Amino acid sequence: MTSTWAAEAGKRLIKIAVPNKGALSEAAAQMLHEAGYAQRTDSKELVLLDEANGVEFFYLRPRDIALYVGEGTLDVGITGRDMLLDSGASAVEQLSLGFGGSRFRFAAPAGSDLELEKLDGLRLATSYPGLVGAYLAQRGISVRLIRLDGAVETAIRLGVADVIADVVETGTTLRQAGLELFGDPILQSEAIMITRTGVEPPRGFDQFVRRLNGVLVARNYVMMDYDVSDDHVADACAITPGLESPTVSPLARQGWHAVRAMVPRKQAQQIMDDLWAVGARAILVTDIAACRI
Ligand SMILES: Nc1ncnc2c1ncn2[C@@H]1O[C@H](COP(=O)(O)OP(=O)(O)OP(=O)(O)O)[C@@H](O)[C@H]1O
Ligand SMILES: O=P(O)(O)OC[C@H]1O[C@H](OP(=O)(O)OP(=O)(O)O)[C@H](O)[C@@H]1O
Ligand SMILES: [Mg+2]
Repeated sequence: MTSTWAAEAGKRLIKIAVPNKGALSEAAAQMLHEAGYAQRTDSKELVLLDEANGVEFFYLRPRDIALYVGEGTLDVGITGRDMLLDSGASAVEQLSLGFGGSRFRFAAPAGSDLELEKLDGLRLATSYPGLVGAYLAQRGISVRLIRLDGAVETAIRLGVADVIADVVETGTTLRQAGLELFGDPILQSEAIMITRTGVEPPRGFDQFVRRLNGVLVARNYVMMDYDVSDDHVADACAITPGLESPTVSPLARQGWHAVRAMVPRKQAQQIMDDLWAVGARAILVTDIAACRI
């Protein structure tokens, strides 16, 4: 089938950077696949053209993606919020993508009883010197930053640092290294979609955003259908207001209506209980395969 893209000859492809490996890579490719885009089948492929949808994907290290977008070499990127801030690139967050969630935290050997104010003069190891440096500078704290590529948690045991700042998801890596958190979280990070600062995104970008939003809504909402007697329609609709408004249709059976509304997936069970309590019956939940809201 010819897409609207192919039909409009002469429109330039949108160049999109996608993490080629690491914590965000698989989930990013899955999201793009659910949004209807072609994705590479071989993890060694570096570029993939999806001409029918007017896009070209470049598989790059997540740390480099903000740089390419900030320089204007690529139009759009998927990376981590922590990596965007660390890079200092001229790129802005357009949409958070709901995966790759983590916190960026300070840690020190268990029992050291450290606080932010005691960091002055200490050696701090991190793979995110831009992010940590800016955070500490804003608070007037001066440390010796030791920039490492990864496995930062080991730096203290090996004697090159006194404290670290790193990505924490479950906390397992920290615990296994005998470390504990201190200070407030520096940042709540997750996968985000970015574009170049101050530059109008290319034509067709809106369609890309709508598709990703469609995936997020389909993941986060379900469709709920139920029957309810006329005198309880108002109570039931108050429980399921939908995104705009629920659909209420008369049933063949006198005195009853059918109601249809989108509800947050995580609350679906509680909502069904609440509907039952106001007299709704035949309550059904179905997945949303795709949508444009
Ligand atoms: N365990 C994790 N859970 C959730 N997000 C994570 C985790 N580890 C890293 N991330 C996030 O994924 C993004 C990319 O990090 P990733 O670890 O994939 O890259 P890297 O450290 O440069 O590469 P690698 O670890 O492959 O050497 C960052 O935004 C980071 O916050
Ligand atoms: O809290 P956890 O669930 O243990 O996850 C956090 C760990 O995951 C990442 O490591 P990664 O595997 O990316 O290795 P790296 O440190 O070399 O980047 C991150 O740098 C932490 O070390
Ligand atoms: Mg890593």
